[in-house]
Amino acid sequence: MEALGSTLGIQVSSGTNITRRQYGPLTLRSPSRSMVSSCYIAYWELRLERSCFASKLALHKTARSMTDFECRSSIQEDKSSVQTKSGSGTPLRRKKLAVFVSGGGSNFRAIHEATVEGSIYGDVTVLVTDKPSCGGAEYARDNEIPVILFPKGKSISEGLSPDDLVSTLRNFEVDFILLAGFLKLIPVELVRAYPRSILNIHPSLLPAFGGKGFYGLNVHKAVVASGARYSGPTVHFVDEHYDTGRILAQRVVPVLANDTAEQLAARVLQQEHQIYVEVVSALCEERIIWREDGVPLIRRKENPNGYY
Ligand SMILES: Nc1nc2c(c(=O)[nH]1)N[C@@H](CN(C=O)c1ccc(C(=O)N[C@@H](CCC(=O)O)C(=O)O)cc1)CN2
Ligand SMILES: NCC(=O)N[C@@H]1O[C@H](COP(=O)([O-])[O-])[C@@H](O)[C@H]1O
Repeated sequence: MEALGSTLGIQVSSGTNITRRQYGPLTLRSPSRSMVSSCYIAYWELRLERSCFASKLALHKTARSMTDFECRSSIQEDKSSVQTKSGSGTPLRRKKLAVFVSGGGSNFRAIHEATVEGSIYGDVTVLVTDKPSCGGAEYARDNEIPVILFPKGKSISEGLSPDDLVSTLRNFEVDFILLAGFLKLIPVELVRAYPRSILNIHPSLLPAFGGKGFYGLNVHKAVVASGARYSGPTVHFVDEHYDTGRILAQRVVPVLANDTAEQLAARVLQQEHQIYVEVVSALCEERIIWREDGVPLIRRKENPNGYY
């Protein structure tokens, strides 16, 4: 039942042809999806028996829909597997996404809505949070997306350990992990298990105003206080430190002379919702390429020879 996501990367050196290199094992699929989902739910309930009743209750609520969801998504996959082709013309597999949140979840909602209306060729199959009552977790439950608690905290006894989190995401057959306002450090076990497959959105133009302590309104307060004339969101790959992973995309937003941190935050957040959907769309369509010097680029959909 173990399934490993495929991670496709294309190594390019400037001016030469792009060669396609696959450096992740292909997804192994069991013969029957319903067998997978029933085994998986049985496995998951077994694990939850030993932990808090509340999260089991939450999972029971979604377990039913998960079976339906599993059938629906397999039909969706059959119907849509020929919808999009990769650069080399081979049919793309619809990607499975895990989203990590700690707060209101507006970026999560923008991404989920984009998967439903079709601009992202993927599905949010699981939500991970350290705050089970946050807005993002509530939205997930309302949309029958399973919610996983991570990390184990002093108050959250039923949270998963890093190794349990990795195996749980493997069981959900997750291809990519999207951090969207998640406020805890992603452990090295997860970073290593999902190479070049974890993205984060940060509300400043990294490397400025990033690192430990730079989250939420703290970032915008620091930007306004610095006198910077521009700010904006950054989408970057995640490594084992806060905000030091490879930058993939940015957008510039003006900082006005009389801006409060809240006004700047709102202006940046509007751009976050757009840039994150654009980047995740490219990720799911395998349009991310890696320059020889390790800088990731996005291949334009309308012009395969254009990058940004
Ligand atoms: N391994 C990584 N983990 C995470 C990254 C990352 O780049 N690599 N990004 C962050 C998101 N983030 C900025 O984009 C960020 C989030 C939180 C903090 C921070 O200082 N957190 C506080 C705790 C806050 C709380 O629990 O309320 C802290 O660690 O003291 C900095 C940057 C997500 N994870
Ligand atoms: N350093 C991490 C960080 O500050 N992330 C920021 O938290 C907010 C979450 O909003 P949301 O929950 O509405 O998506 C977003 O502005 C995101 O950039």
